[in-house]
Amino acid sequence: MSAPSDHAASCTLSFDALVNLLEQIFLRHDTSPDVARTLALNCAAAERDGAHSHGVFRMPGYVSTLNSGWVDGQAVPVVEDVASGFVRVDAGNGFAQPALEAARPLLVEKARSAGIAVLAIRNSHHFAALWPDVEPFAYEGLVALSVVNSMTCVVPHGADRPLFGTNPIAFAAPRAGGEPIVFDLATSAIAHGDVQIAARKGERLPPGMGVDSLGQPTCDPKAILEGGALLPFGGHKGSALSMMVELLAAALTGGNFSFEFDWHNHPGAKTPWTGQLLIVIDPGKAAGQGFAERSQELVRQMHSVGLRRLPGDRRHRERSKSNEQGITLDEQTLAQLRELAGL
Ligand SMILES: NC(=O)C1=CN([C@@H]2O[C@H](COP(=O)(O)OP(=O)(O)OC[C@H]3O[C@@H](n4cnc5c(N)ncnc54)[C@H](OP(=O)(O)O)[C@@H]3O)[C@@H](O)[C@H]2O)C=CC1
Ligand SMILES: O=C(O)C1=NCCCC1
Repeated sequence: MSAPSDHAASCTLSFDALVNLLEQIFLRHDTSPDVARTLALNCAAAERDGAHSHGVFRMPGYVSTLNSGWVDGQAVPVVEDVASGFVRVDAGNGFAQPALEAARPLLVEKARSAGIAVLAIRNSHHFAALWPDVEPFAYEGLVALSVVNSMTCVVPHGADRPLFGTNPIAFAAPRAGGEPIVFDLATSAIAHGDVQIAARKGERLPPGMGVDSLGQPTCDPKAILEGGALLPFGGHKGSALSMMVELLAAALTGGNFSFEFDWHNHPGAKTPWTGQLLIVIDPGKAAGQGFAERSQELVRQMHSVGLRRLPGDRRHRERSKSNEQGITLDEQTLAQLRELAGL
């Protein structure tokens, strides 16, 4: 499925209507009601916020990976209260978001009582944007940081073959008098989803995103997808962050490293079967009484030196627009979604 284009005939639907449609798709493809609701809300939120690489474009992938049996849509996450500041979840080969939802109340309770709490999710599939996982904590006055590792497709800086995943990092912090400060970025130069979208649209990529099957730099997304690989963002710096994500999301959680499973031959979409780590901090427990005001002061100073766009500003603009005018989808995309829902 493609991101809405300016040229194709389009239609709009409300957030709730999109959630209901996506929920029907998940229910039709062997997920439990809780899992269907959680994933539908997540995917619709990405589409609403213009995060197209992880919005409805992903639905055929969710369906094929469920149909193939690679991921268990009925999995019931097992939450373990392991220490005063530590929660562990075995996602049981299910998606990561229901595992986070199952652990969320305990995680927040621990973060509020101990000042900091860590959530380690293993045996999970994260196929989505990461900001929906952290943003809600900031709305509750908490600071949250999360990392997820994915499947091997990124060449570490200085190496000649792929090893890391696109390994995103997302951060959220409360801000007085404004939306929370949230960023969410792949540690690769470009997300794998955006390479797929560019390939479908027949677009070239900017230089520095990836290499072809011979390890030569290429701007052709198909050459990256067909035997090539991505590069980390920022050379050795993004590479070091990606390495950190492997350690935190896999080694620390008990999940797989990105390279520890072979996704090439399985019949569904490439969902990762890896791990996720979240760190949640109650800033009220630190010296930071007034943390949200300090966040706002930082933003004010950034604006005063000429900054026009904060991370998250574009998403919030898209969100407001979608809330006012509805979510725009190509008619073809809507027809595909309805077909997946059996309508
Ligand atoms: N589940 C998984 O395994 C994976 C998921 N992903 C997801 O892919 C998505 C896309 O990642 P990626 O392509 O790296 O994201 P982008 O490069 O588009 O954006 C990264 C961050 O930078 C902000 N930003 C972008 N441009 C600017 C600018 N000019 N000035 C200020 N801030 C800016 C964005 O805010 P804004 O959103 O407002 O534009 C966002 O918070 C993420 O949601 C990520 O979680 C990626 C890899 C793996
Ligand atoms: O866009 C990406 O990169 C990924 N998204 C979800 C699954 C793993 C990689």
